[in-house]
Amino acid sequence: MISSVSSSPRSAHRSRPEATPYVDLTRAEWSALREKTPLPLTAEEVEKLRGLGDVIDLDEVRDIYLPLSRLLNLYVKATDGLRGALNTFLGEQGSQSGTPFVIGVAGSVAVGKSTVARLLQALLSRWPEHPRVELVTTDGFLLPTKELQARGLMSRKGFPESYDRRALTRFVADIKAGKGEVTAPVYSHLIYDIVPGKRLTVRRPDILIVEGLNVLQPALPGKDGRTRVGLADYFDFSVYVDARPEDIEHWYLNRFRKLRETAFQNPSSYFRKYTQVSEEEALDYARTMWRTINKVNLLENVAPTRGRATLVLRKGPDHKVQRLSLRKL
Ligand SMILES: Nc1ncnc2c1ncn2[C@@H]1O[C@H](COP(=O)(O)OP(=O)(O)O)[C@@H](O)[C@H]1O
Ligand SMILES: CC(C)(COP(=O)(O)O)[C@@H](O)C(=O)NCCC(=O)O
Repeated sequence: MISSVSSSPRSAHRSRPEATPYVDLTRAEWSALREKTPLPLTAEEVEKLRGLGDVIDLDEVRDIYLPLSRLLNLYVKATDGLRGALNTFLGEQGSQSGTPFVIGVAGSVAVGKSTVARLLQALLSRWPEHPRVELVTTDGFLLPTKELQARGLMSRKGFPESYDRRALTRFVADIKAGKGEVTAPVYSHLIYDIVPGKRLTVRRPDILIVEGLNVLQPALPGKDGRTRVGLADYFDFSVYVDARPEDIEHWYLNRFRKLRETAFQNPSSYFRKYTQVSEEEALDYARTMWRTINKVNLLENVAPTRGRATLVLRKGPDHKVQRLSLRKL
């Protein structure tokens, strides 16, 4: 049975459980919804997903991400209907067409945000109502290394203050406003910096997925103390990818170990020095990065935004989603 309330052990009113804006579902309850999902995956599509280069268990795709793509498809259509109602109300004064549906994907470094976002992009683009799905990561809005150094922020990379948050919000606002071509800077994990002169261009997608650590952060108040419009105000739906910090640390170290054998070997790689030392030494460095930067950011800035998401995916140690909380109010 799907429970729509969670009981509070602290509550004095045992018979009156505390209301929550979320409906909590187990993996089994969620995956049962798959039966109602049209568009099962074809063999060809399964091959295409494999070609994305991620380690994705196909049962996981069928049980978790396929029903999610169906839910999102329903949201896109319902949101279109609402916009139609607004256009009717406003008449010529403010009516707008072709507004993309914007999805935010949040969570810690190494929790699997990029994998979830790429999977959603592939699954959502199969629907005839929204074939053009663009994915952008917020790392393009990190301040360049020179600027981070000047501000003493090199060991705060990924913290909210290490981004040009205004430019990021403006970028999404412009896409949402239906601008024909919107560009963003590009970050390279190879050089660990913004690539000088390189831009990516987004052209009127049906759906925009914005993936990053801090996408659910509330906006900072303006200098006059007034509330500003923040990035998350442009989201039509958001997903928070959640897991135990100990599991995420394990995934972070595993990814570092794999990258040391592959991408770090490139002579231009910022991390090439870790291919020249023993694996143990390299992993000690990665562990320090995790404990002093990424874990601190997770606990101080990222996890506190979980309660703002429309959907929370809670992963177990094997990356499989065990529980889901979907906002119903
Ligand atoms: N569903 C999954 N199954 C197996 N491994 C996964 C899954 N999702 C992510 N991973 C692995 O976990 C690590 C972190 O995932 P990634 O998507 O790069 O995280 P993020 O974008 O949050 O930093 C990577 O090594 C990735 O291959
Ligand atoms: C580039 C990142 C800040 C993540 O950026 P995001 O796309 O989430 O904005 C992160 O992956 C990173 O490099 N953190 C710095 C510490 C480290 O190298 O682990």
